[in-house]
Amino acid sequence: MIRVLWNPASGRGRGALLFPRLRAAFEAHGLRDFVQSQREGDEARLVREAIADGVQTLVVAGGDGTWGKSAVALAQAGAPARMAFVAAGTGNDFAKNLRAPATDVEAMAALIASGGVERRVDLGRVDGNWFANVAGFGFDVEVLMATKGSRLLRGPAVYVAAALGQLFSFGGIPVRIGGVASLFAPRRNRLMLVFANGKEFGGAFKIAPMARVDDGKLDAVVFEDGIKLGRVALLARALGGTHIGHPKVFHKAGAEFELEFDSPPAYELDGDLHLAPSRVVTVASLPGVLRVLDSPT
Ligand SMILES: Nc1ncnc2c1ncn2[C@@H]1O[C@H](COP(=O)(O)OP(=O)(O)OP(=O)(O)O)[C@@H](O)[C@H]1O
Repeated sequence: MIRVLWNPASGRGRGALLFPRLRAAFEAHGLRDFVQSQREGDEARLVREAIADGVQTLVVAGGDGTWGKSAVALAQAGAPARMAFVAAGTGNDFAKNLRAPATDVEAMAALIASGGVERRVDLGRVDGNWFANVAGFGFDVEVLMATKGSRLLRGPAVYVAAALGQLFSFGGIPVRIGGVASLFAPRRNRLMLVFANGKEFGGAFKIAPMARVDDGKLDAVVFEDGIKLGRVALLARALGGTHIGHPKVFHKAGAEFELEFDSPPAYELDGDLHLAPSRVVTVASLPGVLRVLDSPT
């Protein structure tokens, strides 16, 4: 049994605009089971209902927020159902780690109808909160707060514009990082810490080009703070993925990291803001917990 869960609000309304084409593409293959999320956070309820109804493949049409919440709910349910990704959001980053053509609705409908292949992929967690694509601390959180205020832009421009706006005002975040030997740096002011399961985030940034969603690890990418003009150059490099190797950027893959902040930090998971309950935070990979439908090649 195949069901399509779609978010009309993803992509700032792109989900709703895409729906007639989505429906036509799936109906062409005899797939007629559609449910719409009604509000933010509705995904967990809809995933539970899908499992109770015997859904084996849950197609989720949205962006990273919808995908992340659905993936977490599906993985936590422990049911043998698998998830397929159709892009209708702003960044749509997680699906860039799969072979299936998430941005091509007609091709996805054909692939899903044919069954595709099943893969196991990792998720991640910050303390007890799970995520699919990335967890971010520091500058990333400031950027996300700024994007919530931007209503004029669409697509990756939302993040790039917000990032530029925050570049000169953000003061950095003091943190000590443990868990992987080469990152045992003393407590230092950092611009940003990203723990990447997938390769890209923000729709435009190749934050961890070497990351794989099925390696049982997260890729920690830590930007040391520096002069404000240096931030611009670093951010520009992150668009192309060439920040890795820069002397102010540390990269290390690992299964678990322990972070010690001065006070409980705010962080973002797949574009959603959270506040840690304590100033010591654990970030870890959850190997192979999600089944996904992918292309054979
Ligand atoms: N009916 C709804 N009305 C408003 N928000 C919804 C609704 N259904 C789901 N949501 C929420 O909309 C948010 C944004 O969706 P999503 O992340 O998929 O799109 P996006 O932000 O445009 O894309 P991306 O995260 O790839 O940049 C999610 O947090 C989701 O929980």
